[in-house]
Amino acid sequence: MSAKPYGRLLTLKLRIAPHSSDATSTHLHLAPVLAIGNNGVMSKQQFQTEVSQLLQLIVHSLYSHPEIFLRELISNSSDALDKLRHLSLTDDEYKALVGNGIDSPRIDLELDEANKTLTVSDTGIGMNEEDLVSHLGTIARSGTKNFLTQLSGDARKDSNLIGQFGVGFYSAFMVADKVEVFSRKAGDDKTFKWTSDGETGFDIEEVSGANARKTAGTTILIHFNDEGAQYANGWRLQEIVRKYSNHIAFPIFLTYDKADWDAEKKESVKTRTTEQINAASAMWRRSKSELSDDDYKELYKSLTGGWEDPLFWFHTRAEGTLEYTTLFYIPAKAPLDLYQADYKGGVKLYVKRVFIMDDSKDLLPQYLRFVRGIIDSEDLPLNVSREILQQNKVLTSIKTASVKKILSELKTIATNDPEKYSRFIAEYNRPLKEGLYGDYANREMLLDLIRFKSTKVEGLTSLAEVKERMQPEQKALYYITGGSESMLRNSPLLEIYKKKGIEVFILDDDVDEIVFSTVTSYGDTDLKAVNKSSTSEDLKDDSTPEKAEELQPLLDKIKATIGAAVKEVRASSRLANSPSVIVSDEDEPSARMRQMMQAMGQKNLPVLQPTLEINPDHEIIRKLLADPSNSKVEDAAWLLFDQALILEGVQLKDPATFVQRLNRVLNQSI
Ligand SMILES: Nc1ncnc2c1ncn2[C@@H]1O[C@H](COP(=O)(O)OP(=O)(O)OP(=O)(O)O)[C@@H](O)[C@H]1O
Repeated sequence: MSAKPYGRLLTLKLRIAPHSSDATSTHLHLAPVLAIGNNGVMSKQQFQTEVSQLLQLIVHSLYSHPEIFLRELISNSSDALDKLRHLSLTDDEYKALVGNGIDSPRIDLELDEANKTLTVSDTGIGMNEEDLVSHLGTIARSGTKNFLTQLSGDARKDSNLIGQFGVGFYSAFMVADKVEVFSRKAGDDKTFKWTSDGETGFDIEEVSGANARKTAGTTILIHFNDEGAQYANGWRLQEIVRKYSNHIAFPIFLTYDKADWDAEKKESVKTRTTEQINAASAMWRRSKSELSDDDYKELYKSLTGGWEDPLFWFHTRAEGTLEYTTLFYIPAKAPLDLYQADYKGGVKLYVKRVFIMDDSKDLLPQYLRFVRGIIDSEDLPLNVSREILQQNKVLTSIKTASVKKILSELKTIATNDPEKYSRFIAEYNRPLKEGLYGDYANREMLLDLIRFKSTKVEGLTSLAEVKERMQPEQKALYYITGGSESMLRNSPLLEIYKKKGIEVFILDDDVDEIVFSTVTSYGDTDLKAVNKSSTSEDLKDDSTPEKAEELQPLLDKIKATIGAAVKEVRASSRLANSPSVIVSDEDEPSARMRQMMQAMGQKNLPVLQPTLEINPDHEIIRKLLADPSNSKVEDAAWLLFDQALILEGVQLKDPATFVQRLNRVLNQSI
């Protein structure tokens, strides 16, 4: 299969995600002690409008799962630890700071039951004053902004939507009436404090002495509100951490007043205790048999920050020339921002359990950007850089094998569990189609996985099924593109196929024409667009040459009337009920596609010059043949052409003249 030439004309507007993060990883520590003091100038700042909006939503609509605040803060800490670990492995400046400004990687929860406060501390990358303003005062991701505009005010629906996003840091305001963030950026010696009540704005000041952090990292001090008071409880916190953050790769310690039964005193005594409360295991490195569905679901939730279960997952351990583990999840719902340029999702790369980066572009092809999960390799160097990764043979092999694995697992599900597969297709059919455009190696597999509307079935069908249903004399598989479903279903181009009982795929997705113009066969069967001029060759019968000859003088007249607006006027073998239709050449975009390309700002498009086909059996044409007087042919020629353009979804250049002509002909016939 080869790409057809007009692919070159198209700037494919399928989104290309950029790559989110700076790379990431971790380093070493102990929780800082805090007391409040102020030695700097306090600056008062307003939240960006979107932040205020998000806060409103969080506080007023998200009561169903307030406990997730802890998962969100722990996940931010884990990211911050990942980032610092990566820098301290790859950057000499940071390497030198280990033990001297950078502490061992850990997350500490410290509970003060009496004062109803909780601190969440990490020894991660930390934030300076500027970072605090931009990270905790604005929302940079346009996906989140876009999401906010979709909010309906229906609390239930909105909280489902936001569940796909993860509410992040701001979720702390579900349970707090005041949040203080103390942070020191790795490599800096200043600690800044960010304070907010989650209403309109925040204060920032530099702090020193007992308030300053001894090492890099961030401490978040939560003052629980009435709603949050239930979390000022050591057991409850342990329960939440085990539920959501058990498999975070770093140890999480809880310091609290542990109640133990004192047998001697015959009473319960409280002792200030610090203990590790998560497994901190890289769960994906354990064998499948040791893991329950709940383990997989829990890891998924902590990876993605949502609370919906995944649709399914594939866990593989490869041994042999290359050793690696992959754990891929398919989210139940396609993220709302999947088609946004700043979509942040994808797969995380680990090397020997150490986080390296989360850059889906280098780990999986773009069209699989909805896949979440982990690739953990034994063979890559720990200090591998993004640039090296792009050309790294080990990673290329892992990537190739992973794509094959994901696609073949999907195929198994399609065969064994069609109901589940249809839920997958409802969300991800379109990204799979994007794959046809770039992933030539897996094209046949993708063609098997994609589902299509067709003229013969309700719902969706597969290429294999349509191939099964081919008519004995049918020469190829056919599809129609370039408009809405109802427009395509009623297109004159389908008339002959309906008459002959040939099934045609209805491709009404806006990417379809671009993508399928590059796909010319499925297995050993040709795949053809019905609006291409050559396709009608398949439909010709014995009477076609005769009819064409009879029609020729009329065709010449029509061509002479319309002139350069059409490339050619010829007898059609694809029409049954309509008098005319326009088609384009193999290497040209259809008239409607051309209009879309123009709307996208595509420059230097060749002039539209379709071929006009005339139905020799249509009554209008028979009458014109019987009385080919010039005055009638002129109006008829234009009306035949204009109506064909309209049915193709093309806007007429000169609708006023079209209407005048129509009225003239109407007038003559009344
Ligand atoms: N503990 C932390 N250490 C360092 N930076 C942090 C910490 N917590 C938050 N940040 C910074 O603040 C930013 C905003 O955090 P927030 O939780 O709102 O969103 P996010 O983590 O980027 O996205 P999401 O939660 O939707 O996945 C983070 O991207 C990070 O740069």
